[in-house]
Amino acid sequence: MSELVFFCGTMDCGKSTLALQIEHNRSARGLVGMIFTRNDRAGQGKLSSRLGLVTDAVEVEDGADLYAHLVDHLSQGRRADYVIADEAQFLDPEQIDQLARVVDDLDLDVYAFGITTDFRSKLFPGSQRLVELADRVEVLQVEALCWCGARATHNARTVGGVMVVEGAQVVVGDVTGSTDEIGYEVLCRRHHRRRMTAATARAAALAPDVLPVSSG
Ligand SMILES: Nc1ncnc2c1ncn2[C@@H]1O[C@H](COP(=O)(O)OP(=O)(O)O)[C@@H](O)[C@H]1O
Ligand SMILES: Cc1cn([C@H]2C[C@H](O)[C@@H](COP(=O)(O)O)O2)c(=O)[nH]c1=O
Repeated sequence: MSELVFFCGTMDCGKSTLALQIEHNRSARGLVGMIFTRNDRAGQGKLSSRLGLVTDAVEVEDGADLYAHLVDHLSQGRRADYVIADEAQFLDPEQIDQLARVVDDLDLDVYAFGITTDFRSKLFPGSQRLVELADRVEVLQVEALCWCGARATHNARTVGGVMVVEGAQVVVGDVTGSTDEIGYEVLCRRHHRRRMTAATARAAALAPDVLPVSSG
């Protein structure tokens, strides 16, 4: 029985690496995957991991019909034994419905990978639809960590290291950007709620009023 599986987690927890591993293991056994992505940091039509691996993929455009794409592909006599969709949070809810139809009507496994929530800890529409439709939702086992050492569960957007809560939902970026640009940092819920990033925690620790006061 084919499945729609949603592999989710914070940024930088290894989702794209797992997508590439699934692709590698299946292609090593002669299976052929249809790989979709959208807005990967490595550029259009790429699925990349921070471990340095990258593969070509079909860039999903606005309004693209993923079910129709698969039907066209198969009708031309070309193969697709399974489907991978990375950066699935950026897909429209309709495109997630199309992926579910690929599972049900074309009998192909679909593995979707994405972050569930945005920098304001609100669900991305595509991720919401995946949670609603997936046969299985798997939270990745490799924990990204907050600066405090706790498991990171939330994605913060930063400017100059300071967490921001205003802006567009979609801004492509990384967790290792230069400090004066828009970047991201993964945090535990406690520090996301307090808007306390590594930089602001460091600054607070160095502030004179928290230095030890001499008794003399
Ligand atoms: N230099 C490194 N050595 C070992 N592991 C690394 C290194 N750089 C990144 N990683 C691993 O790669 C993970 C990020 O993988 P990636 O697939 O790009 O994440 P995601 O797609 O979830 O954003 C990190 O959590 C870490 O485990
Ligand atoms: C939190 C958040 C993230 N993004 C972007 C930033 C990255 O380009 C991707 C996540 O990629 P990763 O492989 O999981 O690291 O999403 C965004 O556009 N908006 C957000 O709120």
